[in-house]
Amino acid sequence: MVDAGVEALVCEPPVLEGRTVSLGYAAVAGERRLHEFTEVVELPGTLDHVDPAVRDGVLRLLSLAASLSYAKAFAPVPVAVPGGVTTRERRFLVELAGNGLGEFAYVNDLPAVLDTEVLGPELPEPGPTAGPGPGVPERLLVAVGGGKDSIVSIEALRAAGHEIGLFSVNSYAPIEATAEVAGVALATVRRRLDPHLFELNAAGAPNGHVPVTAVNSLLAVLTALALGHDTVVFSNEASSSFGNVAWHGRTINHQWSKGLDFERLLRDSLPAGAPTYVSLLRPVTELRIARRFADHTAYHRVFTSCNRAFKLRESDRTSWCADCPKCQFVFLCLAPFLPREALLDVFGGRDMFADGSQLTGFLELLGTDGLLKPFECVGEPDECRVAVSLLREHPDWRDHPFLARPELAGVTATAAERDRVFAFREGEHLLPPALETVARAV
Ligand SMILES: CC(=O)N[C@H]1[C@@H](OP(=O)(O)OP(=O)(O)OC[C@H]2O[C@@H](n3ccc(=O)[nH]c3=O)[C@H](O)[C@@H]2O)O[C@H](CO)[C@@H](O)[C@@H]1O[C@H](C)C(=O)N[C@@H](C)C(=O)N[C@@H](CCC(=O)O)C(=O)O
Ligand SMILES: Nc1ncnc2c1ncn2[C@@H]1O[C@H](COP(=O)(O)OP(=O)(O)OP(=O)(O)O)[C@@H](O)[C@H]1O
Repeated sequence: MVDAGVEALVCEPPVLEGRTVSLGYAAVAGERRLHEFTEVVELPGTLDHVDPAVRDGVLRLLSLAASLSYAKAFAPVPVAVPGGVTTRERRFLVELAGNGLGEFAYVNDLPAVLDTEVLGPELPEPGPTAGPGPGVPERLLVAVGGGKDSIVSIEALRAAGHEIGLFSVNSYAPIEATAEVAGVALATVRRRLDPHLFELNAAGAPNGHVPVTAVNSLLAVLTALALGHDTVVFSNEASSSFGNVAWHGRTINHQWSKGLDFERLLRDSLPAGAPTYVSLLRPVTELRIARRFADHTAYHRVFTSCNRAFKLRESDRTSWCADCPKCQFVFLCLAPFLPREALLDVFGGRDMFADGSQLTGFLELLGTDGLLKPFECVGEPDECRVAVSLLREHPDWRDHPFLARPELAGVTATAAERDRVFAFREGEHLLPPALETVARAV
């Protein structure tokens, strides 16, 4: 069993040596260090030329964000930063832990995690934050997840004539293949969690989801600094800001660090001089993204949205499993925009609508009978209902027995509901004008 006596997870100052960042943590009881961890990050370029105030400010945020992987193993515990934190840093971590660990808290029934404390002396603020940035992006670093969303961003930015580079955390086949099809250089950060964490997990430590996009975002900001990009572009969509379930006075959202609140929080926390951080697809829904992605046929054979393709251990990875909420969602949302054969090609010839064991999953996505929206990167029930209504008019799908099932009898969408799902969300984004124009074309 894992020690029950851990009183805090101590976050050490991050150490930068060449291109390597070491993030140190210790689980402590009083003066005793019961467990020590070092997470190691290899950057694709050096930070030697970067203003130390900016570089250190971003490294400190990274070390706070990454601490949650280890803190969760002893939850609920405070995170202690003996060297001190600024008000902004404290707020960053309190918000990130309280919301980004929401699913973990819910699944493990540990509501105290929602109020994780950050201990440590108060440091003076070093200066203003990066805020909205200069507004005219010139060299963009596009984070690639291997799925449809980042591909839509790559192609939209390219069509608008922007200069882009690509970025990934660790190497995955769909990400590398995406970069190859795009014909754009990919800068990769290597991130290695401390293996002792996995030993603790195997021994029964509390485990669950972490706000991984927060860590990926900070790694992208560091990479942009190293390689001279002024803007970091993520492809987080409107739907990611909506949660799964209300619990202990909070909305628990699997995708919290993909949402608009996190985007705002990070921009308000990054030091002035850091690259601008934006999410290009923020004002559009997953269904609108899927409609655009259907046009990018060159990528249809290489992309994978199924999260099982992105496990840390290579031997655990599969491509499309055709048996999870993400596969169900992408199958449903691409179907209205592709010929049947083209969709089945993506899924290795499998027709998920014909597989009766997937029905409950589809009904969860549709929000029927108060079923819980799955803890996965999936869109809103409204989008799924619009997808079903479009399938009822699609020549390749309208006669499919799936649509005739009694459980789907009432599933439809009015013209107004369709318009709402495909509408550009005015004002619900943080894009500078040049990128807002790009997003409108998606
Ligand atoms: C690939 C995946 O979906 N993993 C989730 C899964 O973990 P699993 O054990 O099946 O595999 P691994 O990812 O290889 O993780 C091994 C252990 O390591 C822990 N861990 C991993 C990354 C990290 O930063 N810190 C960690 O402590 C992890 O807990 C495992 O014990 O189930 C886990 C529990 O629910 C999930 O936390 C794993 O999710 C990964 C962190 C992950 O990268 N997931 C993304 C595909 C993902 O879910 N993205 C969200 C964005 C959510 C956000 O707010 O950022 C999305 O697309 O919606
Ligand atoms: N390993 C990674 N490295 C860098 N960025 C990533 C990584 N995984 C995800 N991202 C970023 O986070 C965003 C959200 O991830 P998500 O998995 O939802 O998107 P996706 O892979 O582009 O598309 P899909 O929704 O089809 O999976 C991505 O669009 C990308 O910007």
